[in-house]
Amino acid sequence: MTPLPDRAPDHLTLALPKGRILDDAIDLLSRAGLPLTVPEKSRALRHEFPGVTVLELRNQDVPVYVDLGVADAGIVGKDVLVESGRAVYEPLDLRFAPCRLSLIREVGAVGAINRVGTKYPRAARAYLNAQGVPAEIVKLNGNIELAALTGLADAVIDLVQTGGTLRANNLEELDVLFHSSARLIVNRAALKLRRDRLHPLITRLRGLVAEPQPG
Ligand SMILES: Nc1ncnc2c1ncn2[C@@H]1O[C@H](COP(=O)(O)OP(=O)(O)OP(=O)(O)O)[C@@H](O)[C@H]1O
Ligand SMILES: O=P(O)(O)OC[C@H]1O[C@H](OP(=O)(O)OP(=O)(O)O)[C@H](O)[C@@H]1O
Repeated sequence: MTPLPDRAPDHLTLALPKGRILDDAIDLLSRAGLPLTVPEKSRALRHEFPGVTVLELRNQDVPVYVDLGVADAGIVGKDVLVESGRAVYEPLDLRFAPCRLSLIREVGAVGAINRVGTKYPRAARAYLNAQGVPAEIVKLNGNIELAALTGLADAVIDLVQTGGTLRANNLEELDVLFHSSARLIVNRAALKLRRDRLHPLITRLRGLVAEPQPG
C-alpha cells in the first residue's frame, strides 16, 4: 500500500468532485460537524478550513486520490467508483445524486448492437460480456446520447435520472446496469491513522443519511 504523506493525524484531507455533487457534499459534511463552506468561485483547487483540507477534483480522480492516500476520504458517485476499479473502503451510501446507468437506444431502433458509446467503458464491457453481446465500445466524454442519435453508435450506456434527456431526444431505456448514488469512500490506512477524526465523522454521516429526508 502506498504510504500516506506526512500530515498531522488530526488533520483531514477530503477529495470532493466539482460539478453537481460538490454543494450537496459540502452541505452534508457541514451538517456532520465539519467546518466547511462552499468554496468561493475561483481558480483555487485546494481549500483550507480549520483542521480540514478540501481538494476539488474531477469525479474520476476522487477514487484515485483516496486509494493512493493523498486524500483520507472522499465523496463520489457509485457509477464513477465502479468504473474506477479502485478497491477503496466504501462505508456509506449518502443517498443523494441518485441515478442509474442504463443501456439506451433510439425509440424503435432494430438490428444488432455492434457499437456502443459510453463514458463507462469498464462497466459497459462487463455488462455486454455478461449479455453475450460482442459489441465494440467507443469511449466518449459528454452528451453521450448524441452517439445513438447520429449513428456513431447503435446504442449508448449512460446515466438516467428524470428521463428528461431520453424524452427530449426520442430515446428509450432498454436495460438498467445498476443504480448509483453518492458514496463516502475512505482510505484504509487513514481509517487507522486518523480514526479519531474518521470514525466520528462516519457515525454522524450514518445518522444523517438514516434520518427521513425532508418533504
Ligand atoms: N442527471 C443526473 N442526476 C443525478 N445525478 C447525476 C446525474 N448525472 C450525473 N449524476 C451523478 O453525479 C455525478 C457527477 O455528475 P456531474 O454531472 O457533476 O459530472 P460530469 O460533469 O458528468 O463529470 P466529469 O466532467 O467530471 O467527467 C455522476 O458521477 C453521477 O453519480
Ligand atoms: O435523466 P436526466 O434527468 O435527463 O439526466 C440524465 C443526463 O444527465 C447527465 O448528463 P449531464 O447533464 O451531466 O451532461 P454530460 O452528458 O455532459 O455529462 C447524463 O449523462 C444524462 O445525459
